[in-house]
Amino acid sequence: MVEPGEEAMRQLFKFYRRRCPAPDLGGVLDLREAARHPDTVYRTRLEASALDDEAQRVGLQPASQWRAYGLNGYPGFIFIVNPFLPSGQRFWVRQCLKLYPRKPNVCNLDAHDPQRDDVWASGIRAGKSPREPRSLLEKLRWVTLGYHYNWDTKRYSAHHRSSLPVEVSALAAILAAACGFPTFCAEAAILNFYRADSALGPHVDESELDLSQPLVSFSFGCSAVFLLGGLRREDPALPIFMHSGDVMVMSGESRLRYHAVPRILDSGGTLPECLREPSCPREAAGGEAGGEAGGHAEPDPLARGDPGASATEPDAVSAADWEVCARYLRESRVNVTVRQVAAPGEAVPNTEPPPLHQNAAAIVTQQGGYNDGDAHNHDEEGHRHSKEDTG
Ligand SMILES: O=C(O)CCC(=O)C(=O)O
Ligand SMILES: [Fe+2]
Repeated sequence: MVEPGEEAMRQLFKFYRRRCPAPDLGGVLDLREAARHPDTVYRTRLEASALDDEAQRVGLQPASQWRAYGLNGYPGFIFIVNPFLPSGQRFWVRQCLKLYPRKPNVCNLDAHDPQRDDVWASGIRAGKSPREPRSLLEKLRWVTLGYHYNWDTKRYSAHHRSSLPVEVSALAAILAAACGFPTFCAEAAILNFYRADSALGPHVDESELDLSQPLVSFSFGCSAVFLLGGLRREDPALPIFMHSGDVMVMSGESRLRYHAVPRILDSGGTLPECLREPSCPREAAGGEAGGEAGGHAEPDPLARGDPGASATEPDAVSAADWEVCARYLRESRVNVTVRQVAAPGEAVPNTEPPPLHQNAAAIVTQQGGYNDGDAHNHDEEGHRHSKEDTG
């Protein structure tokens, strides 16, 4: 029921966000059961077979095996049902939790503690005593890579940029190329770290200068309800499950659609087997493994750009690293949304980011989206993060 004055998207957001009583998820589209929705969903062909070798290097199954879908009435929206290898999912989770929060990348913890320690080293609390403060890793809400998105100005600046990890660029390029964007050049990424109570409010991603290139988004961990809205805030939205490993590409007419993540689901029913185990036993198929006991501390040949290195190497993720990741994922979801900021030859303006103390105003209410001051609603209240937000 849409109350007068309240948009359909916001109504649906509240419905799926509700705790008591928990919402009925029967109306959420599950693209793993696409065949049950012939009116809504169609299978789409990808331009993928040439990418098989490269795909495996970044933790993907051979591209010829991916299942991709489009949605009737949503041109430019492409959903790829988890194309990752099990070891690939573990690799990406470890990258997101251990490596990407490191400086010079920017995260929500920076404003409060510019000297912040290694977020990864803070670990996960053993117990859940409310008296024990949350660790940095538990307070992590977002990380920016490449051109660092400025949450206040909602712009990217040529002056505020660090290098994008090569494996992020490679993965996004493969996914984009498969979806018909062979020239996609990853230049920025926002990583969203959702805990069980987190949400991301309705917003449009329109800060990029070149909107002809897609958003390439992938997620790991607990499943989520994703709302795919229209071009206007008041348009109705389609609720879709996003499970671990699922990829969304928003392009063309769908590039500027409103979207939101009102709910993270309980890991009980939603965390895939390959992300559950406390260590990474050798996988049955393909002879891969995520790590052996006593794995080395910094095994990042792929991140270093070593030729021939692969995310699916047996020791890509050590058992010790995986233990932290698996504990984190029990009540978390990690999303990575990769963006091309500017067209080739187009200059990103040199606007210095404002001093951090000006950012306090960015914590606002649930009303709104990227374009009116809200957007990355991410905490228990559904509020948007600002640079100063420790979650
Ligand atoms: O978490 C998601 O699936 C969506 C993230 C998103 O919309 C964004 O980062 O702009
Ligand atoms: Fe978004």
